[in-house]
Amino acid sequence: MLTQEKILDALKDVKEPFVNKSIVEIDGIREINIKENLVSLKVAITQVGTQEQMMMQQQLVNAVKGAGAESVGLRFEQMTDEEVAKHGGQAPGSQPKSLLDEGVKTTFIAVTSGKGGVGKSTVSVNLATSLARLGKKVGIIDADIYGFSVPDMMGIEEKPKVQGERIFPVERFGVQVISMGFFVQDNSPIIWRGPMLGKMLNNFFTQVEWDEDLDYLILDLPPGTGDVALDVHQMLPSSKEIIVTTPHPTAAFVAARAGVMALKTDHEILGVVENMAYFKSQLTGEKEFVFGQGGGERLAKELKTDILAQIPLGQPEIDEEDFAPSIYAPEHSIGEIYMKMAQKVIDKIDK
Ligand SMILES: Nc1ncnc2c1ncn2[C@@H]1O[C@H](COP(=O)(O)OP(=O)(O)OP(=O)(O)O)[C@@H](O)[C@H]1O
Repeated sequence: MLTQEKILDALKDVKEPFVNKSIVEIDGIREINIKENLVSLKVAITQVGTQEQMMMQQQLVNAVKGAGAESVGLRFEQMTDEEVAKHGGQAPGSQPKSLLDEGVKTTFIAVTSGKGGVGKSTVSVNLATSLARLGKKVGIIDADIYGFSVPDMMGIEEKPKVQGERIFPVERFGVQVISMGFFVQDNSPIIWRGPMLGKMLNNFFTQVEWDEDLDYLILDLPPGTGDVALDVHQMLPSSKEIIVTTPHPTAAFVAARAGVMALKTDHEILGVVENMAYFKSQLTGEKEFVFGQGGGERLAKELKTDILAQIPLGQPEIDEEDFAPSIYAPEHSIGEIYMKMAQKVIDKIDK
C-alpha cells in the first residue's frame, strides 16, 4: 500500500537542482495526495520554469513510480524569497554579483608574456599561492585558451560545481581557481558557446561565484598581444600587469610588445619577472646563465618599471600526498623568491 511516508522516503534522494539539497529536507514537498495507485504532488522549488525543473520532474516521477505508483501528477510552485535565501538559493530575477560591478575592491593582475613557454602560468600559480600564504583572498582565472595548464599545475582534479547559471570555483592552497580547462571536453567548449573569447572572460567575471571581497584576481592570459589581451584591456581598465620574460635579449624584445600594449591602454605595469634567469649549482653555489643574461633588466628599463623577481631554473619537490607539480613550497629556495615577490606586489599596490 502506498503511504505518504513511503513516498517521502522515495523522494529523499531527489535534489533541488539550484541549491543541490534533498527536496524533502528543504520542505519542498508541499502536498501528497494518494488515490489508490495515483499520486499527485505539489512541489516548491527555488526557481520555477527552468530547464532544471524539467529534469527534476522526471526524477520525481521515477522516484514515486519506484515506490509503486502507476501514475504521477506534479504541480510546481515558487518558494518565497525568504525560503530561497534560507536554503542558499538565488532569488529569481535577482542580479548576481559581478566582479565588474562598481565598488568591487578586487585588484586585477594580468600576467602576460610576449611568447609562449616562458613560464607565465608557473609564475601566475605561484604568485597566487604566495599571496594566499600571506593572508590575502586570491582568485585565479586561467584564460590561456591555447594551453590551459593551471589545474594540472596546481594538482586540481575536481571540476567546479555548476548550479543553474552559477559556477563555483575550485579552491586549492587557499586560491579560488577557474580555468577554461574545466569547461572543455575533447577540446569542444561545453559551456562557453560562441567564438568570442571576450565573452568567455566576461562569463568568468559575471557568472562565477567568487568569494566576496577577493583582494586579488590573477589572470593568466594567452601569450602575445592578441584579441584576449585587447578584450582584457577594454573590460578591465584598472587592471595591473606583470610581464614575464626569459633572460634572453630577444625574448625580452618580444615581451616588450606586450608591455607597450599595457602602457598604451594605461594599465599600470607592476613589474617584470625574469624567469629561468639562471641555474645555481648545488655543489659550488655558482650561477650559470643558461638562457643568456640581461633580458629582464632591459625590458624593465624599456617599460620604465622594476624587476619583481629573478627566478632560477629548478623544480618543486614532489609531494605524493598533496600533488601539485608546479607549486613551490614556501621553504623551497624558489618558493622563498615567490614569497618575496608577492610581498613586493602587495606593497606596490597598497602604495
Ligand atoms: N623556473 C623554472 N625552472 C624550471 N622549469 C620551469 C621554470 N618555469 C617554468 N618551467 C617549466 O617550463 C614549462 C613552461 O612553463 P609555463 O607553462 O609556465 O609557461 P607559459 O609561458 O605559461 O607557457 P604557455 O604560454 O605555453 O602556456 C613548464 O614545463 C614549466 O614547468
